[in-house]
Amino acid sequence: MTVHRIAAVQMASGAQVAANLQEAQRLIQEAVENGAECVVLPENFAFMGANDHAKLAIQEPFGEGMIQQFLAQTAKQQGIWLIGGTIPLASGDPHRVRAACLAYNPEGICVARYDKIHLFDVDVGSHERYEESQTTDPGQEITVFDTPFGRIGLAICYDLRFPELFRCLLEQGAEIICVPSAFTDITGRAHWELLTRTRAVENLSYLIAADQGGYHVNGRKTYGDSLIVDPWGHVLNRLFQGLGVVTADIDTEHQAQLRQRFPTIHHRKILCQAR
Ligand SMILES: O=C(O)CNC(=O)[C@H](CS)NC(=O)CCC(=O)C(=O)O
Repeated sequence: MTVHRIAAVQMASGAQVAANLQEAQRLIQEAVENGAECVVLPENFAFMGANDHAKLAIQEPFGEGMIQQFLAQTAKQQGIWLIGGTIPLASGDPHRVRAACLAYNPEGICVARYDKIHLFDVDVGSHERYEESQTTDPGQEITVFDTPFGRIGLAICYDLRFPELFRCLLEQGAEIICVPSAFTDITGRAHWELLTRTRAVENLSYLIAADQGGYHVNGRKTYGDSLIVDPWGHVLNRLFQGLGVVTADIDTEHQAQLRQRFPTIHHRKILCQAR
């Protein structure tokens, strides 16, 4: 069997961890009822507080804490692969956390961890400035891991703007790239579909983007439009705003044939060395 159903969950997370986990639980259940074998949660699914520093209070050591327990238990109870958006993990620096994406197998074992590498330090408009690096310590390593339905690479939100990261994931054999996100409304309108479809096409990969999509207690609005893109750049399914689940069937046999028939990823030349 080369066809597998994957789901992206869209949320509008708030400042109550327990309430966010309950909502995530409900949406994961809905995805499983729709036949999903793998579910991807958005960035910051368990917590979006009143300001950037608030997450420091709910950070967990890697391998301990209620959010990681929730992810492990849910993966096991539902018998699914669960890609846990991002959660704040302790970094060793008391003022900064790692924005970590943890992946669990159907036994509830954490099999992969990716810490967001590119941090969102930008001016989005006159009233919207982000300085993620003030409260987040950047990751240093790319992450890929194997599942029965293909090799998964991980990237997070602002990482979408850095094609060299995705090339590294491709080099490491990625076939499906999961991108938990919390895109801003302004930049999402301008670039979200463009970036997600481009990263899929240029790497002939499936791309599963689970986004935050609603209003948050910090007064911000996130873009939403969680979507699943196939290696030809076709959007298989999407959800523009609000809470919900996006499912689609991925077919790695079809992908392997496409990569042979239309071999752009084999026609690459090394034109400059990475810094
Ligand atoms: O806004 C929040 O509170 C939650 N957002 C996040 O946690 C992160 C870091 S601030 N957002 C992004 O990376 C947006 C990237 C983006 O929007 C782009 O690249 O255009």
